[in-house]
Amino acid sequence: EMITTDVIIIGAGASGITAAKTLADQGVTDFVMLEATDRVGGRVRNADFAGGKVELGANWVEGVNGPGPVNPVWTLAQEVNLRSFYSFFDNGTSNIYDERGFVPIEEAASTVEAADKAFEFVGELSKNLTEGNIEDISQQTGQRFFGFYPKTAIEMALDWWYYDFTTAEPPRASSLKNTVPLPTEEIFGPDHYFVADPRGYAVVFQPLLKSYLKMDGETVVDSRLKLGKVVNKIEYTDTGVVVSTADGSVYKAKAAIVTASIGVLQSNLINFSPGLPFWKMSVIYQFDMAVYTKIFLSFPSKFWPTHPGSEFMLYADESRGYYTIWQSLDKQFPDKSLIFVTVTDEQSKRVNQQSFNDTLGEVMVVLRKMFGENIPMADEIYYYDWQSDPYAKGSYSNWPIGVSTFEFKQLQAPVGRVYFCGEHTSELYSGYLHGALLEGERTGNEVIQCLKKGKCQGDFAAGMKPPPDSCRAAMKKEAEKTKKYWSKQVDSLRDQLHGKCT
Ligand SMILES: Cc1cc2nc3c(=O)[nH]c(=O)nc-3n(C[C@H](O)[C@H](O)[C@H](O)COP(=O)(O)OP(=O)(O)OC[C@H]3O[C@@H](n4cnc5c(N)ncnc54)[C@H](O)[C@@H]3O)c2cc1C
Repeated sequence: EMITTDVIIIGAGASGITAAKTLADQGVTDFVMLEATDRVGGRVRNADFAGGKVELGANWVEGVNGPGPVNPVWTLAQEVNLRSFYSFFDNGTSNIYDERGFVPIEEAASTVEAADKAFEFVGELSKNLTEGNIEDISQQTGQRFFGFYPKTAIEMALDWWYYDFTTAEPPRASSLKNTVPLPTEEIFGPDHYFVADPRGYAVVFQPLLKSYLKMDGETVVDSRLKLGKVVNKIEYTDTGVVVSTADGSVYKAKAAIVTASIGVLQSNLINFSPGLPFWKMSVIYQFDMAVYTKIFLSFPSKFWPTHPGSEFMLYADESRGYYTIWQSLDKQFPDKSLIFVTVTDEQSKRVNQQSFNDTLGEVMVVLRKMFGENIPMADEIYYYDWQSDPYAKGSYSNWPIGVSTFEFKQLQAPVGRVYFCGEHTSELYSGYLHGALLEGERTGNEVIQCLKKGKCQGDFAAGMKPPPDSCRAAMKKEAEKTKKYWSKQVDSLRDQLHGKCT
């Protein structure tokens, strides 16, 4: 039996939820949402831990309190009265530990100052690159322009804190222009709020879901949302799609919106027929799916500092990224003794492959170095392996060096009547929950344009046209001029930040 509808939305995470809402708001109500798992929310998901609930995926509302537009996640958070806590990230660099224990602030001060200045420099450098229309470089290349070569354990910990803690990949892998300064902070504001709500962070989706789906209390009872439907085949043409699921169901529609993560698209879970064109697959393979893991620990009592400003603690190890960032959950869970440590990339993949017990052994060794031999043993440990989750295949995307803005447009672009969106297609906010929400809206509107006005290839077709030859010569001349201007700017900026400028 083939079910016919107008639009098929694949995935009921943040972007699927807003894509469907955008369609419904504009009168396209004949759609189905096919979700592989038995719940909505995707990478916003919590778990029981030590008698409370911890967030395994998205944890912060990122980018709050700016003078300009309000982060849409923050708006939803206010609407549902989400329980969240301001994160004092700035204090992290005052709480550095190494194998000898606490490193006195004076001892680390000059290293912290140099890392701060290098970070400030790469931010300015990135703006120069963008303004001058100069090609992208990696974060690490930017650091080298400043002369920042992290070698010592403390330098490496700071390097990890400034870069990997956000992008979940090392500076040598990440695009500078698209990650620093962070558009999320520049546009929505510098503040970040850590969510610890017994209802789960996913409660922010409730107002959206309620606006267009039939609900029984907090549960969706609308037959358009189909859970447990793993899409494994998408056949498409320029006029429609046929989507099949692993349980043998088949759906036919005028368009499909695929919100599966870039990690899922890189895997062969979904078979496209005909195969996606080279330009599309090439950028899908080139973009990065990073791995970020929070390792939660519960203790019989607290042995870490609990005074204000001690929430974030940096552990500097000889091995870069080895259990670097520790965060206590004293404010969030005052009656418990909970702490967690974050690992990314190779360290993340490593812990995902070993047992909880092996990881516990390693983190206890680190904690004993930080706080002394007499600390109690943890009585619970938990972390989630996002990389092995077949419907996530990693934590969130990171814009790698080597993907141009044009290629990024290819990542967003539809192929036939298949539209793509998710956090990974957000040009300004890739990786983030608000990026996913906004992309669902953008793509929903693109599909509306197609269904109602017959404009089915979005903005991309226009972007594909090469500039005329006359224009190219002028562009080249302009680029030479800006390159010269830019190299002078970099020299003076570097001098200023090194304090050499009179
Ligand atoms: C560990 C971690 C920490 C994070 N921290 C933050 C944070 O603090 N702040 C922040 O803003 N963001 C954070 N994020 C990122 C944020 O969670 C994501 O950007 C956002 O949730 C992605 O939404 P999405 O709709 O693009 O994708 P998803 O949430 O992945 O939704 C896609 C949906 O598609 C489904 N699906 C996949 N394949 C198929 C298939 N073949 N058939 C049917 N359904 C399918 C999936 O099950 C999923 O429900 C974090 C993510 C992780 C994992």
